[in-house]
Amino acid sequence: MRIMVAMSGGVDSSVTAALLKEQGHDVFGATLQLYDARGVVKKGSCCAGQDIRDARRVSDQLGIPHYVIDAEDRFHQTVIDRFAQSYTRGETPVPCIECNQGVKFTDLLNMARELGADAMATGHYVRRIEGINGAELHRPVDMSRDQSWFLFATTSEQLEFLRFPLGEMPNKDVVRQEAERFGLTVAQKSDSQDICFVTDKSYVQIVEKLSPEGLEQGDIVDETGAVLGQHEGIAHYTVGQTKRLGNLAMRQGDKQMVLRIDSQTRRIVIGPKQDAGRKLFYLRDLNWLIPIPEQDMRCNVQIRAREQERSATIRILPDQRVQVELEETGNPAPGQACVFYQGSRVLGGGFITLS
Ligand SMILES: Nc1ncnc2c1ncn2[C@@H]1O[C@H](COP(=O)(O)OP(=O)(O)OP(=O)(O)O)[C@@H](O)[C@H]1O
Repeated sequence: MRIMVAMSGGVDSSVTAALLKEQGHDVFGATLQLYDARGVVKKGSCCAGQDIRDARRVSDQLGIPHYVIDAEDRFHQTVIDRFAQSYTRGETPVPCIECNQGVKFTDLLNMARELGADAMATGHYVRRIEGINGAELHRPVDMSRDQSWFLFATTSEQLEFLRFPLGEMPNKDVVRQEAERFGLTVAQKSDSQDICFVTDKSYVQIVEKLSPEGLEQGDIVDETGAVLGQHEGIAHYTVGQTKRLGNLAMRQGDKQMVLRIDSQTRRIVIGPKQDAGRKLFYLRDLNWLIPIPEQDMRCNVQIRAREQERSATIRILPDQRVQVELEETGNPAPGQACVFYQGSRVLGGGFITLS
């Protein structure tokens, strides 16, 4: 099989390429240059110079062709701009989902087809299992590396074309041992961080530059609308957050939490943590990896990147909106993903809205 490997210059995608080559496939590599030359992203971040050189060196070691694709503009428009804008809507974005879906699984995948590939492989930790009705997306063997939540928006059509060999790996130590076995120069390279283009602090600089409204002062209010204090911008807050509330963190003996963010009025609504939480919320931009259910569907859902699954009912409303009803209250945050699971299998998911 002719397979294009999406190579980030890290150990995971390098081992992916080496394993597929060893299995006898006709492998070639491709790296997206995502580095932003316009200065909003920290220098030396993901997929800039060194990572591209690493991917090239690994390809040379394996004796496979390697292409570099300039995706800077596309990455900026579909990932970084949207990331900044969604903070100003009072949401908490997940840029990796948009990057996977738009840049990696649309642009790169199209390029793979153009270059005559039969499949595209990545170093993501998920499993693709051939089911009776086509390819299924599953959590990986190594749950500590699970990336299925970040890949829920992968369409069935894309999934048919994708391969994720590392989904079967028992743990990262084994992946590094494989890298050593192949003599790859990146065997001990450190893991990439959560969001490749920001650190905890630098996201504020991005919002400041691209969507400064997110950093304008506003009121902190209680549920009755009474003004309790001021904040330095809604971009600093997420629904469910207890930090950054200063002397409002405790009121009348109760720990306080962000209940809602109103981007129109720039108000942050807080209230006692123990009474907070909700069972009902809605989803936009759904992706289904099964036929759309005609009746209420009971399944497990995961509503944050690193959170346990919880039981829920998914309901398609008469106006076609999708409602999720959690069995026990949770703190769904607008902009985050709600992914549906049955056992290890991803059934679909969408982005959270509260109304
Ligand atoms: N710039 C890029 N160009 C091509 N493919 C990429 C790029 N960045 C990431 N990928 C692909 O997406 C996969 C998952 O990316 P992620 O950022 O989660 O990296 P990772 O798990 O640290 O993997 P790696 O060790 O390969 O960097 C990578 O293994 C690779 O296949």
